[in-house]
Amino acid sequence: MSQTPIELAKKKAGYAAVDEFVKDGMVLGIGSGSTVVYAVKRLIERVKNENLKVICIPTSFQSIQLIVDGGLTLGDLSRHPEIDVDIDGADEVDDKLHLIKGGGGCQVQEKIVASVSKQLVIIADYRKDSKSLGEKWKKGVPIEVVPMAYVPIINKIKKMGGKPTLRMAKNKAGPIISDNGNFIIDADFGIIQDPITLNEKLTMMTGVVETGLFTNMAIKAFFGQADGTITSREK
Ligand SMILES: O=C(CO)[C@H](O)[C@H](O)COP(=O)(O)O
Repeated sequence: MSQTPIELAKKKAGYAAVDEFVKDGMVLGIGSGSTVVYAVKRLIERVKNENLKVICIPTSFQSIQLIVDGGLTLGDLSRHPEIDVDIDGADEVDDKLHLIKGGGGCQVQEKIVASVSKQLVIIADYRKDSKSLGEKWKKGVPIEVVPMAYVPIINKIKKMGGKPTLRMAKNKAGPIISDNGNFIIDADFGIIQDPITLNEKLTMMTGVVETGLFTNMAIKAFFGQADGTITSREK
């Protein structure tokens, strides 16, 4: 069966990032989400074909499963506190390479891994490429919060002019529980002109664990296109 244009775009971006950035002996961050699945597929191929020795640091439970099921070497930040290249997806990428992440609810571990990576490389399909954050991704900024603090935080976000909603589970009654045992609030701020300041304001709130605004972290983004070509943006 032939791939849909979106799946083809994700695959092309994932393969391009692994081919350009992964080298023998590296410690790699392995992001989360559906696009990362393609990057891991390519990584498995290259590890087998070229006998590469790489260590993979996960960013979520999904990512642990991808690494282990693919027969790759699983590492952790205790043994490998510095990462050479982190390859991850995004929900939106603006013209300065600021990101919204966390559509899959993994932004806390993803940001920790990105923060200790020499290079954060983003892989995405053409729907995620925009000028300003909030232009294409309409579900809001994912914000992970300690459960007991969710109502006060929702009220504070409303006072800031945001439209927050508690992310609910699909096949379980009640809210989604993150890999870290927390709740996730999705807060719509419309078009975000200044993601750096917004991120600072949100992370200052007691009870906020981390936001899905990744500012000044990515060095390059690959965007797979519907026709199978790739565009990219870099710092
Ligand atoms: O940040 C993420 C998960 O927390 C993902 O990287 C982001 O949601 C993109 O996912 P996908 O590749 O499935 O579109």
